[in-house]
Amino acid sequence: MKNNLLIIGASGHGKVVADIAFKMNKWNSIAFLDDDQTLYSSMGKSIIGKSSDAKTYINYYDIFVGIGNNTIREKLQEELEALGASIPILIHPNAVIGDQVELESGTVVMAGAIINCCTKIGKGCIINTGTTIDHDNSIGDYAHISPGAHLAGTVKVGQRSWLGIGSIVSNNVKITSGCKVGAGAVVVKDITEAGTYVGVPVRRVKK
Ligand SMILES: CC(=O)SCCNC(=O)CCNC(=O)[C@H](O)C(C)(C)COP(=O)(O)OP(=O)(O)OC[C@H]1O[C@@H](n2cnc3c(N)ncnc32)[C@H](O)[C@@H]1OP(=O)(O)O
Repeated sequence: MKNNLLIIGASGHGKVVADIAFKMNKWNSIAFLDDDQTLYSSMGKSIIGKSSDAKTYINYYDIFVGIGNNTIREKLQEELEALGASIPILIHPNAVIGDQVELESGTVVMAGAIINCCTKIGKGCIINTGTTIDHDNSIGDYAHISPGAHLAGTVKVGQRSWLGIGSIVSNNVKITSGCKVGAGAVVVKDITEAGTYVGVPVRRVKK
């Protein structure tokens, strides 16, 4: 761990990430990188370069990718890992994390989220505001569980899948990689093919 934190992405998601990092009170300073060169600060914190500048900071900063798009977040985090960057896990002080929960680098757990015991969360995941993820879940790398989603026990979510705001997944259901599950959707059976799924219960609307 380094004394300073650099967040790639200074817009909506990056700002929430910065707020959480600030509340964790672990870093002497927090700054951003962002590709919008018209911006100089965000959340009162300086923007000190573009995303491609990250390599010049790896000796002095922990680096966290604060970008909501799962594919872009994966690409940037994999590049940082290849450079040997120190990539933290961010957990809001008002999140509840159960016993024997495993979280990997680059994952953020936001305010009000509850992750129950024996769940594994991969790299670069977003566990967004007020989600509940119950016991024995497995959440793949670079997945995003949007605000207010509820996952029952022993749910499996594949890599890069995005569960929309307020979605619900019944116990023992597996959702394969590369899925989008719409806002308010209810998943009661396994989803075995990638695609976009909406409704109650879900149906596939796009491949
Ligand atoms: C802090 C944050 O902000 S985190 C981000 C939280 N944001 C979310 O959770 C957004 C979730 N996104 C959605 O629900 C989107 O609508 C998606 C991803 C499911 C689909 O988006 P798109 O690929 O653009 O699909 P599109 O809008 O063309 O919709 C396809 C069809 O599904 C329907 N549809 C889309 N979303 C939903 C939904 N949530 N529930 C029911 N039907 C839906 C559309 O009406 C459309 O139907 P039609 O073909 O009969 O007109």
